[in-house]
Amino acid sequence: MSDPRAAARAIDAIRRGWPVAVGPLGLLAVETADAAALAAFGGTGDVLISAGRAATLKLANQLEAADPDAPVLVERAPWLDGDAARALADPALDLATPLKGPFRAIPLAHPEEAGAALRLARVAGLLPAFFTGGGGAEATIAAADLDAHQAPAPLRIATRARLPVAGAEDAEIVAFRAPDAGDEHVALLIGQPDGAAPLVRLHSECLTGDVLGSLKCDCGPQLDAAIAAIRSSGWGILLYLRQEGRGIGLVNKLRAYRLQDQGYDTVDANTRLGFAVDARDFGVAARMLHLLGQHRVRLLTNNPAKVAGLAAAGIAVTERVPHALPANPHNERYLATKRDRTGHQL
Ligand SMILES: Nc1nc2c(ncn2[C@@H]2O[C@H](COP(=O)(O)OP(=O)(O)OP(=O)(O)O)[C@@H](O)[C@H]2O)c(=O)[nH]1
Ligand SMILES: [Zn+2]
Repeated sequence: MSDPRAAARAIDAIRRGWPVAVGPLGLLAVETADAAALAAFGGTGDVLISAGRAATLKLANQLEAADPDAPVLVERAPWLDGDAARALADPALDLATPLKGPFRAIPLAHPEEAGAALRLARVAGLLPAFFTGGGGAEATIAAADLDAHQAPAPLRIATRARLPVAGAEDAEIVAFRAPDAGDEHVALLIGQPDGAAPLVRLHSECLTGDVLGSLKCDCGPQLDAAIAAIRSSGWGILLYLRQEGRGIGLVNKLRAYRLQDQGYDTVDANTRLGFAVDARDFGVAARMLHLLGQHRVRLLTNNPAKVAGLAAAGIAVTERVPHALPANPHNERYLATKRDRTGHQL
């Protein structure tokens, strides 16, 4: 029996800098471990990082086509102390601190558990890197527990209310809850259903763009334009999904921005951090639409992965409606990268 509660405890523990175990693999997150926790863990041991990060560090040459999420174990070495491990984990330090080394990638004794550990870090919003081999686990999980925790939880409508917004004074907001996550997704219902398939927008949270007016991306203008387009189409639904940073969380997105300041594009920045280019799951959007009684939609997007994600989860996308907005000097390269490297149809 898998235990989602154990996974929830493990996520909490690694954020606090406490050790956990996935099966036989003792783990301490590099990002949150302090000296005392590291000493109690029994020292640094081998260090687990992602294939994307290992490739960046040229730590392994057999990794050519590897999934950036796949785990790589770096062998313990006298110079592999807490600071050296942090430099292995955090690409922000790549230019500032020359790596100590040499470091050697060694075979993984527990590949499944190691993979679950890296996913655990992503879900917790931490850098995907762990000291391994120590004891004192605050929570012990099986790899399957994390899958159970991440499996589609029974989503329900928690509440709904009228919400006049600029551009749609007759809107209604519907809030959704799943027992597994603090992420409370919402839907904004705009206009009156008229029997036609609604115009739907899946908007992923972007604190910097949606709230602060960041010019690095196109999120803020896309949000406003989506509401306007839905309103003028008659009726439709904006799903506001709490998938900040394409699913890697705010702090990790800002780490990616820091790498972009050094010249990397949005794709390479994610990979250098050790994350997939896009860690979102659009299945939750499909479940929200089903709960709202909508099984056929016209989708406002340039991203074929959104169309595919909804279709895979049983929503018929009858039409893709392009949703491109004029570029500005700060987001020109970001939009070009989406077109050239992530298949966006701009
Ligand atoms: N990791 C990362 N996330 C980013 C970056 N720039 C924007 N985001 C996030 O990307 C998401 C925005 O994606 P969407 O607006 O859904 O856009 P999209 O997937 O390109 O698709 P469409 O706009 O529908 O064509 C938000 O969660 C942003 O926080 C970046 O450089 N790195
Ligand atoms: Zn944005």
